[in-house]
Amino acid sequence: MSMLTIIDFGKRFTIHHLGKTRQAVEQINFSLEKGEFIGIVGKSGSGKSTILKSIYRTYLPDTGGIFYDSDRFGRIDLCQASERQVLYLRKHEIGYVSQFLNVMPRTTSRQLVEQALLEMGESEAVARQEAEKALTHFELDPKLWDTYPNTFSGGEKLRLNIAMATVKKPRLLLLDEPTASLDQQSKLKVREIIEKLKANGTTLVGIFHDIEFMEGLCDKVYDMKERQLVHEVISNEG
Ligand SMILES: Nc1ncnc2c1ncn2[C@@H]1O[C@H](COP(=O)(O)OP(=O)(O)OP(=O)(O)O)[C@@H](O)[C@H]1O
Repeated sequence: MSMLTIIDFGKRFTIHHLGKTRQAVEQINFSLEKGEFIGIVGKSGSGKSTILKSIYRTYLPDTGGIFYDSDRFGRIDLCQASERQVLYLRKHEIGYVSQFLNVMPRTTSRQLVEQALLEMGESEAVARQEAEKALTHFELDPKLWDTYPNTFSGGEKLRLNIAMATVKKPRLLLLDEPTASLDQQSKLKVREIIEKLKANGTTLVGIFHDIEFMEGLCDKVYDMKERQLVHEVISNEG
């Protein structure tokens, strides 16, 4: 059975002050097996983030279904899942990394990574040890571990975001331009962790502008055109 199957998914937004609606994406269909990595490319505003945010249920889809094979709930339609189920899945099974850090205020970067592990039921000792490993791996300067991330640079925020999401070893990881503000060395670190997660069975959907970064990493790459996903642009199959 596939890990994620998206069938005829569509999302419209209402622009209240104009009294209009805008179809952001329509008739999206794709499916991923466990451990597969699908990349999505396409021009700005074509609807890539809308797809990812709908899988994560930041947006509630209007049409179609997003079927996820959950460890806890079995096959579940993320369009229909309850808030309680969505919260559980975000804590335990589905990770999301974007360029933006949206976290609890007055919490240090070390506490944020530890918190991600404690939520999953890890002990304090394990959480502390694993958090340090993750922060070290993504080369967040130890001087920043016990400070609040609101003053971090774009790249530092992104590396913390990636550490928080990947330390949980999620079953499904959604990456919304996770390399956007990173230098070459940090990009390689992200690549390394993606390869490790993939080898351990994590299923991934990622948006990238950097086609070079995707090469050899994604199993399929789809191009987003006119609100729909079209032809595969790179494939490692065969
Ligand atoms: N919350 C929202 N309310 C209204 N319109 C939205 C909302 N989110 C996205 N849109 C619109 O939906 C369309 C698709 O946006 P989306 O962010 O998915 O594009 P994208 O391909 O990810 O773009 P980018 O590469 O620039 O991040 C755009 O026209 C955008 O303005």
